[in-house]
Amino acid sequence: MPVEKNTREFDPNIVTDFRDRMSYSSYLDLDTLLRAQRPVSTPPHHDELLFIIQHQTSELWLKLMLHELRAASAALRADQLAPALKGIARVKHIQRTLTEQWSVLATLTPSEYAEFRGFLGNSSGFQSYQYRAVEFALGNKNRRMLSVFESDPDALALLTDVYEAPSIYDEFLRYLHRAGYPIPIDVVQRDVTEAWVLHPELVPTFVSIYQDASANWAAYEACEELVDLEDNFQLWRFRHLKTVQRIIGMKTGTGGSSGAAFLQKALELTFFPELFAVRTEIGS
Ligand code: HEM
Ligand SMILES: N[C@@H](CC(=O)c1ccccc1NC=O)C(=O)O
Repeated sequence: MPVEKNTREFDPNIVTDFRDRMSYSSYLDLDTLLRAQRPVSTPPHHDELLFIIQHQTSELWLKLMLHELRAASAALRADQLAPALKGIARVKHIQRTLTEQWSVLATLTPSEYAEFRGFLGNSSGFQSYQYRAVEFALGNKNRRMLSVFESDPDALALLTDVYEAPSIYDEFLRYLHRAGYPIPIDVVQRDVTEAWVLHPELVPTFVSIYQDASANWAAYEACEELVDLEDNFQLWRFRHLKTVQRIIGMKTGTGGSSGAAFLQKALELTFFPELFAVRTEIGS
């Protein structure tokens, strides 16, 4: 094929007959995936597809985040810190993608959203069971959140599993305990369904790790990875809040909350408070 036609040669061995072969779309079940965008607005509003795809892609990434967090927790439980850190590194990249993705939705103007918001009824991201599962997996347990899923047994089952399991922070603290670090026994044996709250007696343990990083490199590196994870999570929350403010202002939410004010309060939540408290104690 002459190059001046600006056309690529079709290599002779390129496979074209997929009657008895696995193809791209059959492997990925694209028919199911691409049939799953079903706008509800009538007449159909152009921008509803953006809204749906933004959420669906977020849910896919949340699914992978959960998968990786589960594996990272299992690795910690087996004293395998390196694979756990590799998993956390992947989660951090997913978080960056999710946070970056807000800029696409921010192109939705208040007037465009107002044209189909009424069709959303009481549905809300508040009812994202995968998002809640990620929060639980990171240690922000809250039994009240389970009530939202009473009419969805599969979601409730998934979320209850994560609710009853130790968080990644529980697993990390247990790992440190086994590695000989001073971790109080009541921390190791705590009721893991309770939300984690600051345990001041853990701060000196982290101070000693940070003050002699080279002697405690594995623990030190893991602490910093967890700090990144929390930092990234907060950046996502912040971008959500800012997107919500520019699109619906101070309107109450479809899920029944006060809206932006409710989301603002989430910015005060923390997963690993001791890893931030340690900052105050380092140096002079
Ligand atoms: C036009 C865009 C959006 C608006 C106006 C919006 C608005 C809101 C509001 C007002 C809430 C509070 C709950 C309520 O009463 O409804 C909320 C919660 C939530 N939204 Fe959105 N949202 C938007 C996009 C998204 C997207 C793209 C996601 C991605 C999955 C998302 C995920 C969530 C989650 C997980 C919560 C619960 C947060 C928490 O419990 O702290 N939202 N949203
Ligand atoms: N809570 C939003 C509605 C909303 O954003 C939403 C609706 C259905 C499914 C996901 C959503 N995303 C985040 O809350 C609102 O009050 O406008």
